[in-house]
Amino acid sequence: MARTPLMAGNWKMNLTHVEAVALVQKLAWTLDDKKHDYAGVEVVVVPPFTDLRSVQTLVDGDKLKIAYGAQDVSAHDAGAYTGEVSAAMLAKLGCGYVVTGHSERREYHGESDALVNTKSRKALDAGMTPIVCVGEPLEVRKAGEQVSYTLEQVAGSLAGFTAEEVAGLVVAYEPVWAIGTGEVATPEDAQEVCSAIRGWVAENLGAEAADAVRVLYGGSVKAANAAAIMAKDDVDGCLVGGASLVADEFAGICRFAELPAV
Ligand SMILES: O=C[C@H](O)COP(=O)(O)O
Repeated sequence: MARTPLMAGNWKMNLTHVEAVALVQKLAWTLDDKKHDYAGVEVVVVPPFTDLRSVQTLVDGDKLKIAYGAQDVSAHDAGAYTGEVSAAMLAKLGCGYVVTGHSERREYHGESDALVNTKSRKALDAGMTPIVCVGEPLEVRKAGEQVSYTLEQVAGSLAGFTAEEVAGLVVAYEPVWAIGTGEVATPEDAQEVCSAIRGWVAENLGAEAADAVRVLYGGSVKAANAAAIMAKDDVDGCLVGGASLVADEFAGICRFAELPAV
């Protein structure tokens, strides 16, 4: 089964709603200006909550071929949870995706696999696609235990999901030591863990789900290194941080198919 490549730009805590409109507008023009049809690639931006309504208005108004999503979601449906944002609120804003379990939330907010599982379930039940983040810290990589560590996160974060549900969601492998460091994983490193994630799905949920689930790589992806990573069989796209804040760079990543996989 051919999986549609997915390039998602996680803006993290950057850009006001005014700056967000400018970036999405420039991204749309940049993607289209060479008349290169990027229909074959799903392009998603993941802005801060405060920017979502403005991005929705622009995307809907100009009928842009750009989807958008949120960087987190509450584990609750509604009520006395100060500062949180519910899945229903995000769905109402037209979010197609929700990033769950990003390593920065696991680290700074103590998010466990169980909490990531609950949040991913809330997103799915509200009709949005979770992008479930997993990945090992440097000390685990140095010990050569990245596969077992990451698969443990996958098992905990996807607990209770049916084969059909997993087939429709996204898992993002983001080695923590590659995030924001400029030290991108080698395509072989990415392939090793992304194929192990697909193998786990096959073993636990069947071949159909394994063939359908999209597995992304994230961690210092740039236009210069995207094609080599995307050339790997089990990498279906990228979750991009810093480079997604620059329209030309992120557009270059989305157009990876036109770049040499050196
Ligand atoms: O969500 C994105 C990842 O954390 C990667 O961020 P980065 O591209 O800035 O390394």
